[in-house]
Amino acid sequence: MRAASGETWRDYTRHAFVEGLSDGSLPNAAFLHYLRQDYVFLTHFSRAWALAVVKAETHDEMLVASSTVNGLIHEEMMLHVGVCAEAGISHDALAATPERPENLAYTRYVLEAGYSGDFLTLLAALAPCVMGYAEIGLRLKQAAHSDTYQQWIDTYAGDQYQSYCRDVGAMIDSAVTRRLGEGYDQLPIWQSLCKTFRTATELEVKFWDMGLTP
Ligand SMILES: Cc1ncc(C[n+]2csc(CCO)c2C)c(N)n1
Repeated sequence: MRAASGETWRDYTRHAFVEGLSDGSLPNAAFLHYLRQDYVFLTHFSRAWALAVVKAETHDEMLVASSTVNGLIHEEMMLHVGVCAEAGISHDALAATPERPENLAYTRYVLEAGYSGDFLTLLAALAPCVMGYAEIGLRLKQAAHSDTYQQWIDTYAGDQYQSYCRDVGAMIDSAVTRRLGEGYDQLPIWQSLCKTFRTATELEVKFWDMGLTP
């Protein structure tokens, strides 16, 4: 799916916002604005992963999807609450953040994939977010020449997140072969799944663009 998304994947993982996290040149106001929008984003993303629990067919699929819901609500969102609190933004203020249209477009696109589509369509819409941040985190860990955004980088480069991503990847692989068989990439549905993945990747690019304009 990543190979089929072409240049879009690079636009996402090498975005100017990401390079600003890497060299520390990203203004703090842009980072806090991004975190506030991301808190709202994660609220909807938790709902989308909860839909994955509903649409799962095996215990393993349910385990991965429900752990994600748990991790999102108990860890990733709380990380945003903590960083914002240190910057003087209360939890109430964070929750009241007005949602930017780019944010709304992305999350509702993913939720719509979950409401109308099957499990694989939903996973194709969810995958760029999970995998992209793992790739970005790892690259920045090796390349970063500033520690300004070290905590953010460490979260996604850390063993816990990297190993979680491997579990999601293995679950997606087996979900695909379970439903479509070994020759999955010869089927028309595969093109449609790749298109969903690519659109979600484009929406990640727009999310970074939005992050640069507080
Ligand atoms: C815009 C945006 N895209 C991706 C992530 C990363 N992310 C979102 S949900 C999740 C856990 C599993 O799906 C992770 C790592 C983010 N925070 N914000």
